[in-house]
Amino acid sequence: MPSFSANIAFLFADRPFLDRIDAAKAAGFDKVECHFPYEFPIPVLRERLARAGVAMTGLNTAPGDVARGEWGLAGMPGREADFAVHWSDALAYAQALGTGKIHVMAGVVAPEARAAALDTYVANIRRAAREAAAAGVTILLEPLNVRDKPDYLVSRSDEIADLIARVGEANVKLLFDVYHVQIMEGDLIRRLERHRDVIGHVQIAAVPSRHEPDEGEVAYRAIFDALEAIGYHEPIGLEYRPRGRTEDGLGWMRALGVA
Ligand SMILES: O=C(O)[C@@H](O)C(=O)CO
Ligand SMILES: [Mg+2]
Repeated sequence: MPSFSANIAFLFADRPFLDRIDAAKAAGFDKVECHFPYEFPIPVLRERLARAGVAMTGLNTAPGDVARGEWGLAGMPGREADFAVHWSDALAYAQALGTGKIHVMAGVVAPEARAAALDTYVANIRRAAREAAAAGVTILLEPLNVRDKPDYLVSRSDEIADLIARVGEANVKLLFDVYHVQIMEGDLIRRLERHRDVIGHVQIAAVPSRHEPDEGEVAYRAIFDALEAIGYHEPIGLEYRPRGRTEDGLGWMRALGVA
């Protein structure tokens, strides 16, 4: 039976961020993941998680200046110093909160600048991975679909797998977000099988709506079976935008036989 972590960037989003931790627990989740926790001091987060009895299993490096179109800095030539600050913040939060996985955000880059950006990305990830290893943390690299994030540096799982080989550090893994992979590449079950050794986390949502995973073009019951078959037993991240109140939409779990 698969287990799940509630991504509180999207789930329970009708209430303040810290209250989403309690809401997740009340709905039956003892693991949450998030995108950007940085507006909250570490002691506040630690206290809220401990009080709720919830573990924070994953977080992202900061996005940078979102208003200017930034979405991560790891693959931005010339921004190495800013990335280093984002990275050390992420690692500090992860270590203090007991979070084992950090998604390192690549960045939005014009097509003609991609080759240089990928060199920067690989160098930044390699450096970060060595520090992460000493802290027992896994780095996740996630391809984002170009419909939602045009010009994101990495948009395909196959390319991420090649980049992971290029980085050459064992604690750098693929974040296989089924929503993005279906939009960009499809052939989901074969791709899960092919990338099984480098998959470090999985997230799900319906395609194309990004709502609860009980509608649209992906047969999630078959995806759960495929994950079981490849030996993926970590919590699956619920990173969907609920159709209404999160609690009212959780019936998909029973319908798909995972509750
Ligand atoms: O799929 C996503 O968008 C997220 O997993 C994320 O980390 C931010 O882009
Ligand atoms: Mg995702």
